[in-house]
Amino acid sequence: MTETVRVDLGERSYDVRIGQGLLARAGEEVLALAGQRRIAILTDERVAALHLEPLLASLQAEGLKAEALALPAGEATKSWDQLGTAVEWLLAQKVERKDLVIALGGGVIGDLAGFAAAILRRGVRFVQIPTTLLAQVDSSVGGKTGINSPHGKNLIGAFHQPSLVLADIDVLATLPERDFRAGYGEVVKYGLLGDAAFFDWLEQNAPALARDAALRQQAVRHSVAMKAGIVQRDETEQGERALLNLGHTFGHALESATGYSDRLLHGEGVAIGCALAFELSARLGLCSQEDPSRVAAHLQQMGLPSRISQIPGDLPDNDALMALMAQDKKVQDGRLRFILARGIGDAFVTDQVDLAMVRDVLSASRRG
Ligand SMILES: NC(=O)c1ccc[n+]([C@@H]2O[C@H](COP(=O)([O-])OP(=O)(O)OC[C@H]3O[C@@H](n4cnc5c(N)ncnc54)[C@H](O)[C@@H]3O)[C@@H](O)[C@H]2O)c1
Ligand SMILES: O=C(O)C(=O)C[C@@H](O)[C@H](O)[C@H](O)COP(=O)(O)O
Ligand SMILES: [Zn+2]
Repeated sequence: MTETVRVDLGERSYDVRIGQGLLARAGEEVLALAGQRRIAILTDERVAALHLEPLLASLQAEGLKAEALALPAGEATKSWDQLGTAVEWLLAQKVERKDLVIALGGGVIGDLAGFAAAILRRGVRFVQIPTTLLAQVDSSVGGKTGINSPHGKNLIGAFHQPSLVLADIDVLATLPERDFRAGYGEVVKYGLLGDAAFFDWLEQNAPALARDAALRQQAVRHSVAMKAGIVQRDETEQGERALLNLGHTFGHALESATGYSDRLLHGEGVAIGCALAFELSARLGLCSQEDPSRVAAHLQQMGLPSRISQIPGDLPDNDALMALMAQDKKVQDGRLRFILARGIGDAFVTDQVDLAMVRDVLSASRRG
C-alpha cells in the first residue's frame, strides 16, 4: 500500500509517497504533476545501470519525453565540477522554467540535482526519486540542496523544495549492504533526537529492516513524518530544524577529513557523530552514562561504527578536526553550536560547550 506524507509549506507544499512499485508508476505521478513537460533526469552511473530503464519506460508509457545524464557515483560528485557538468547539460537540453528535473539516486544525486534545479534559470521544479535508504528517510525531504567544498560539507547550496518525492522501497533491494547500514545511521538519528519510543522500536525491529518490506516501509514513513513535521515548523533552520543535525558537527568534520571518500560514508559519519554527541552529553552531566553505552551498543548491533578509531587510515589531529568543525553552518558569532541530549529522544541545541571537553571526547574516541 502506498502511504503519503504531506509536507505542508504553503505554496511550496508537496507529497512524499512511500510504497512498493512506485518507480513503475512514476510516469502517472509525473504526468499528474506537470502535464506534458520536458523531463531531464539526473542520476549516477550505478543507479542508471539498475533503475533508469524502468523509469524511462514508465514515463514513455504516459507519452512523456525524457533525457538522462548519469554522473559518476559517490560523494566526490557533490563538487563544483560535476555541478557545472549537470547545469550545462540541463541548459543544452533547453530545460525551461516549467519543465521538470528528476533526481534519480541517493543523497548525492538528490543534493546535486536539487541545487542544479535551484540555480537553473533561477529555479525550476524538481522531483526526488530517492533510491537509497538514506535518501528515502532524509535527504529527499526538506529542500536542503548543495555540494561540498574542501572547507567543509554542503557549504555551497540553497533551500529548494522538491515538488514531489517518490520513495519506492523495492528499489532498496539492490542497495549494497554497507550503503543500507549507512542509511540506517539517519533512521536511528530520529529516535535519538526526538522519539524515545521509536528508538525502543528500532532496538527490537531494526535488524529485520533489510529483509522485511513492511517494517522497512514503517521505518521510512515514521522517519519522513518526523522530518516533515520539523521542516514545516522551521523550513530554513532558524531553530528547531538544527536538531536534524544531531551527530553532524562531528560527522561532517570527519567526512571532510577523509576527503569525501569511501573511507567514511555520510551515514557512518553521522553514526559516529551521534555516539560522540551522547558521550559529550554524558560528560557534561546532561544525560546518564548509560545513554551513550546504549547508543553505541545499538550502532554496533547494526554494523555501524561508533568510534573514530574505526575509520580506516590516518586522520588529521584534533586541531585540524576542530578547525573543520569551525566551518559548520550552525556556527553563530564565531561560537560552535552542538546538538546535545538530556537523554535518548530529548536533544537540544546549545553553544554552551567547553571545547576542551570536545577535544577530550575526540581523543577518547580515537583511542578506541
Ligand atoms: N539534503 C539533505 O537533507 C541530506 C540529508 C542527509 C544526507 N544528505 C547527503 O546525502 C549524501 C549521502 O547520500 P547516500 O548515502 O544516499 O549516498 P549516495 O547517493 O552516494 O548513494 C550511495 C551509493 O549507493 C548507490 N546506489 C544508490 N541507490 C542504489 C540502489 N537502489 N541500488 C544500488 N546502488 C544504489 C550509489 O550509486 C552510491 O554508490 C551525502 O552527501 C549527504 O550529505 C543530504
Ligand atoms: O535536513 C536537515 O536539516 C538535516 O540536517 C539533515 C541532515 O541529515 C543532512 O545531512 C543535511 O544535509 C545536513 O545539513 P547541513 O546544513 O549541516 O549541511
Ligand atoms: Zn545527514
